[in-house]
Amino acid sequence: MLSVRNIQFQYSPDLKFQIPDISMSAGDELLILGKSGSGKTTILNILGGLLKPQSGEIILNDTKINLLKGAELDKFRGKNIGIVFQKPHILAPLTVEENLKLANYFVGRKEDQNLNLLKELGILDKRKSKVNTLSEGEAQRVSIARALANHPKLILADEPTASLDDENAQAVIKLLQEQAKKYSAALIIVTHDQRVKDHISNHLIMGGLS
Ligand SMILES: Nc1ncnc2c1ncn2[C@@H]1O[C@H](COP(=O)(O)OP(=O)(O)OP(=O)(O)O)[C@@H](O)[C@H]1O
Repeated sequence: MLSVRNIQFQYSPDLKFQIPDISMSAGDELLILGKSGSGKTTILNILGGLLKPQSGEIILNDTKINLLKGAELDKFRGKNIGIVFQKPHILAPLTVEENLKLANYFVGRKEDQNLNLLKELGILDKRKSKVNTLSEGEAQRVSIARALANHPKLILADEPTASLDDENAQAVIKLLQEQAKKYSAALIIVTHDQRVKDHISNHLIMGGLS
């Protein structure tokens, strides 16, 4: 379902990363751990098609993501990959509901499950609220809802628990796991938060620079 092989990536000749091969099936979960600066966000961006590796391949359900570009890549990503960014990428002046509709609109999807999703994430009562009026935890759940709005086959989450207390950190991991299971998506979380280790058994440690 997801196969990542022989990836070579460098920002510059003295900033090269060792990217491990990854193989995942639908419903699998993977935690990528590593200290600050080891390249966790970098690998996540490569997997999400936001950064192009110099060589190697990333195959998601028979599509070689590394060969796509421009509008084709944007559309494929919008439909198949849900990214929960470290800092929420949601449009603050829009309402919660409008943010989700926009995600649907970009890939030509009929919005049929948005209210359900907001309910499952515990923010249905905030659907008419502008995102810039929400608490940090609520905004983060909107960011998760937005990433899941098109029922992606691959969910990538960058430090989703970074600014959360223990209770909320656990709740967010559980939400991501439940949503991934529901849609048979592969779930990859990158973090330096050791608390997440107890909830996902499959780990990969980023070795940092090569
Ligand atoms: N666009 C870029 N150009 C050049 N260097 C970059 C770029 N983006 C990141 N880097 C460098 O690459 C290294 C890895 O960055 P990255 O954000 O992937 O690390 P990380 O493991 O996610 O760190 P953190 O846990 O602190 O978020 C860092 O040294 C960073 O300064």
